[in-house]
Amino acid sequence: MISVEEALSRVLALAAPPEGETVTLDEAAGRVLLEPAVARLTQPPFDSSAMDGYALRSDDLGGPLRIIGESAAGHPWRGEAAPGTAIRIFTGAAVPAGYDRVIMQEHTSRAQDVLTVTDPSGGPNIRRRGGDFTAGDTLAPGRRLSPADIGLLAAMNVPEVTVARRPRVAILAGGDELVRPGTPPGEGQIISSNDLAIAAQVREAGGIAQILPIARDTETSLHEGFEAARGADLVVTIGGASVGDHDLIGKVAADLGMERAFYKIAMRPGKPLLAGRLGPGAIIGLPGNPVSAMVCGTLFMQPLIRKMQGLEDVSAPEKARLAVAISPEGGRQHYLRATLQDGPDLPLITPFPNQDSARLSLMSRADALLIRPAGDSAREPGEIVCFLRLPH
Ligand SMILES: Nc1nc2c(c(=O)[nH]1)N[C@H]1C(S)=C(S)[C@@H](COP(=O)(O)OP(=O)(O)OC[C@H]3O[C@@H](n4cnc5c(N)ncnc54)[C@H](O)[C@@H]3O)O[C@H]1N2
Ligand code: MOO
Repeated sequence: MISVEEALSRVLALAAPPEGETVTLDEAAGRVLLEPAVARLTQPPFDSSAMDGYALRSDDLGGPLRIIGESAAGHPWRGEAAPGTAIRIFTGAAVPAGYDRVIMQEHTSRAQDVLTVTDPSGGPNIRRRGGDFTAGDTLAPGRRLSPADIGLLAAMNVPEVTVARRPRVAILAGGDELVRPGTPPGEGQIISSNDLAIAAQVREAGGIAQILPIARDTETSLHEGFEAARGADLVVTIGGASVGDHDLIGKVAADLGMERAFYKIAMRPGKPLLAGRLGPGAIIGLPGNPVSAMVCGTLFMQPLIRKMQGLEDVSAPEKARLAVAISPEGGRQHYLRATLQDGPDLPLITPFPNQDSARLSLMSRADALLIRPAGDSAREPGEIVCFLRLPH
């Protein structure tokens, strides 16, 4: 069995280079920018007022001032800033050359066209031309576009961007016991939860998830499932990965020409993970136990989907202090479902006493996966351990 680290590097090697597509800004949020976006203008394009009030010259602060004009957003004033004068000005309006200060109106008194400054404290209240960005400035590629990025790109007058095409991920759950949520299960049947959870992880990582009809435990049914997955960048199977008589994924995928990257890793949960190349795309075979499937989804599938979009941001483990004692570890690297609390220096981490890889209720409550190396010795409360934060 290979290590988790080795398995991850083999999984990431399955990613083809990202393909670009052009989208308008209203479709670009959450997408990964592939080419630099270049500002087409300078922002602000002119010195602009940060307040509603009066623009004047600092030299004239002491005396009464004659109000000779008005500058509003979209309606600049075109006169000259003569000594002893001020103009009425509004937030966002151009500050005419010569005036170097805007006094907010609450700090003035006005009688007809005569202005007196009652409180000269406070800054100039002028946003300088180019204070935000300058024409030619770039937003660098290799980032997932946030709502703030979309606003920035719009302000840069960039209406379209080149982003990575979202990987298409076909999800094939298999098992004679599985029925869809909402169906009353018959004897021996359970609800198929994994394909929906894994589809949600696919979308979280930026992929397009296609949930295929549930395959039955026959080679014919699995062949039909793989046929339906044709054209996907990644096929994710769930279940049927272990050694039982009905665990057929490895065989069927091999019959279809899968080039195996590995099968089985020294990890708990998730030992029977399978990965490889299948035609032009990739395949990951997740174990059927619901928690095992999700942990492998977090550790391997999501990083692969991100890499397919040009992101290599494998999440880094953080440090916490144990809140409880834990017993010695077995021969596989263990990812324990755990909760986090605030601690005096580091967070405090408490693994659930029961780590059964079928318990979705605990996975749903978990804040983190506590990482224990294979063969780790018993640990006492207060000792420092590593964990991966789970998204909430
Ligand atoms: N003799 C051995 N038995 C098992 C071993 C082993 O090494 N030797 N490994 C165990 C481990 S570890 C895991 S993990 C599981 C993985 O088994 P499979 O990938 O073959 O999964 P299944 O047998 O198909 O299902 C396991 C379990 O999960 C339920 N399941 C499956 N699909 C779904 C779904 N879409 N939604 C909800 N639940 C699902 C299924 O009903 C089973 O209860 O093998 C161990 N056995
Ligand atoms: O590895 Mo299994 O995934 O322990 O439940």
